[in-house]
Amino acid sequence: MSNGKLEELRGQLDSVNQQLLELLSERGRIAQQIGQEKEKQGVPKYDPVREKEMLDELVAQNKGPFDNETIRHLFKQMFQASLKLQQSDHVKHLLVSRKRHKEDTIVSVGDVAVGGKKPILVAGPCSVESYEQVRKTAAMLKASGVTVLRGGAFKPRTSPYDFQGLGIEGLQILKEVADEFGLKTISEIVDPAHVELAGQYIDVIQIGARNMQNFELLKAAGDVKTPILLKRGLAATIDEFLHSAEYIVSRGNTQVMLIERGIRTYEKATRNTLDISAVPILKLESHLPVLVDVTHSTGRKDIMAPCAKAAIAAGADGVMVEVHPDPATALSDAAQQMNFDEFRKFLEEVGLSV
Ligand SMILES: O=C(O)C(=O)C[C@]1(C(=O)O)C=C[C@@H](O)C=C1
Repeated sequence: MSNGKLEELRGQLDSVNQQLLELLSERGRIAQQIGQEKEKQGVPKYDPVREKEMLDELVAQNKGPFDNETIRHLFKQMFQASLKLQQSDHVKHLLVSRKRHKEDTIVSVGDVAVGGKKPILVAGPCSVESYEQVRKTAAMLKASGVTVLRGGAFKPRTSPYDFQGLGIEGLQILKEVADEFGLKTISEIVDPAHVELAGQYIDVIQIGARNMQNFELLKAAGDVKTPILLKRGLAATIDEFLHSAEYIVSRGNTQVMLIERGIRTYEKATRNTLDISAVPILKLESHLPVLVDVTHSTGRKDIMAPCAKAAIAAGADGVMVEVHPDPATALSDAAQQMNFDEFRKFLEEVGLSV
């Protein structure tokens, strides 16, 4: 082929590329409008039936030179790109999205600011077992400078035969001890009927991983003013996590903190896989404070300090760990809770000035 001919054909391709680009952009804009319409109607964005119909129609009209498989592949790519456009447009509209609210949300837990410049440390036993156990822990935490005490009173356990928690009595113990030492408290609530009542006893309501998509609980949490600590579900995507937070914020409770607690993968070396990349992604996508639960994500005391350091380095606004006066006798998660000496060592190693 002479050089002149090659140039001419390339010129033709350049012009087709231009037309394709214009058509693709036009297609993208229409897909965006379809996405907005679907949003209004509450219809799912992904529509495999519609995609199949379009592909079948295109293949039926295909006269070559591309074979049918190639045509299917090329158009499928376009559908996926359009779907992505629809979804990212949607995320832009979420109240929890940074696109809606540029500045970091700072959640005030009494005089403790979460989401400010200084990362916080939340510590305490997995379960509230007795007044003495909580009091001993609180005294040690106070002496170490920790301001937020955690303790589970309602325990959603895998087995119904495992310790289920002390319930309201556990919340009362937390309040009594926290009042004595001037600490703030976090505890999980599992029943929408307890959400309002919980505000009388604790400073932050935790919604646990297993309840991240318990929508009635999320709605109840959105109807109160108590700050909420929302845990990422065991197998929840970041998008699902943010949508759960949206349930709360959209009902008026803007005081929401997110906490990464490890996700379920094939890896057995840790209890769950700490998704450290979720921290910067959540910070980019959302204005809500992001914490990391290093105890549940790793389930291993020997790597808790490096994981906590990684969390802070990745931009986390806080770290949560479990500590128990006598982990060997703990009624839940005995293996992963630190004793007091281990906790003090952890604090020193992580260098969190609490
Ligand atoms: O037709 C629709 O319902 C669309 O949302 C558009 C579109 C497309 O790009 O063609 C995008 C995503 C759906 O999975 C199906 C099709």
